[in-house]
Amino acid sequence: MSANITWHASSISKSERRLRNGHHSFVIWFTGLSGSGKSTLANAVAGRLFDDHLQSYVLDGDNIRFGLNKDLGFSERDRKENIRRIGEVAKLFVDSGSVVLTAFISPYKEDRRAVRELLKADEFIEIFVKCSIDECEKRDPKGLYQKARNGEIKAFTGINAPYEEPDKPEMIIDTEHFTIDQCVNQIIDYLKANKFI
Ligand SMILES: Nc1ncnc2c1ncn2[C@@H]1O[C@H](COP(=O)(O)OS(=O)(=O)O)[C@@H](OP(=O)(O)O)[C@H]1O
Ligand SMILES: Nc1ncnc2c1ncn2[C@@H]1O[C@H](COP(=O)(O)OP(=O)(O)O)[C@@H](O)[C@H]1O
Repeated sequence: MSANITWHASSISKSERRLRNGHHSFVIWFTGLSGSGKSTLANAVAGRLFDDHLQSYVLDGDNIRFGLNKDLGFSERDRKENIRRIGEVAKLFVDSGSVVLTAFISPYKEDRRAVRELLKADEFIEIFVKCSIDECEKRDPKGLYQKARNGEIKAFTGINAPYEEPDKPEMIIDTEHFTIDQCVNQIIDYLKANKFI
């Protein structure tokens, strides 16, 4: 922690921003293997929220690694730092009154729990995007499983790096047995039923 720093309270509060936007602000945290459908679902849900005039923003693993986190690789240490920073960014978005949808593998339980603890109970929804490694490998949208099998990627999640499934996520979305539309509807229904939107 740096020395000689002081916290400045914002002149506009989170509740004032929520009131102006006309909706709650919170994080929808998608976690799952590469190719499980995190980005697809985050973007599709964001599209539905946009159509309903809600302020929302998607933070996506690949994109964030082009900028903010371009100094990080895929060692355990770097993945942890990746998720720590995204947790802090997500919290800022919540403070700004937005719904933030994150699409990171976030393989470690401990890191996801740390993000949960940054936020209030009604500000964090963890969604486990469930899909078997076989199906993810069959989809292989970026050809990365093939590369990992060929030994071109050393620590690839699910092949030779761990993925820890959540014990008690708010939602489990099974992308192997439901279509994209069905999955999006399940998420929107959950948000409505629990008064998030
Ligand atoms: N070694 C290795 N393991 C897993 N994934 C890899 C790796 N190298 C590159 N990629 C690509 O990076 C995306 C995952 O980045 P994340 O920031 O979500 O990963 S993590 O949460 O820090 O584990 C991941 O994107 P998704 O497929 O969208 O999950 C891959 O495209
Ligand atoms: N029910 C589903 N939900 C999400 N994606 C699905 C589903 N069924 C098939 N897919 C396909 O699986 C792939 C998932 O890729 P992507 O969203 O990039 O995954 P991730 O972000 O987890 O790496 C896409 O090609 C998508 O069209």
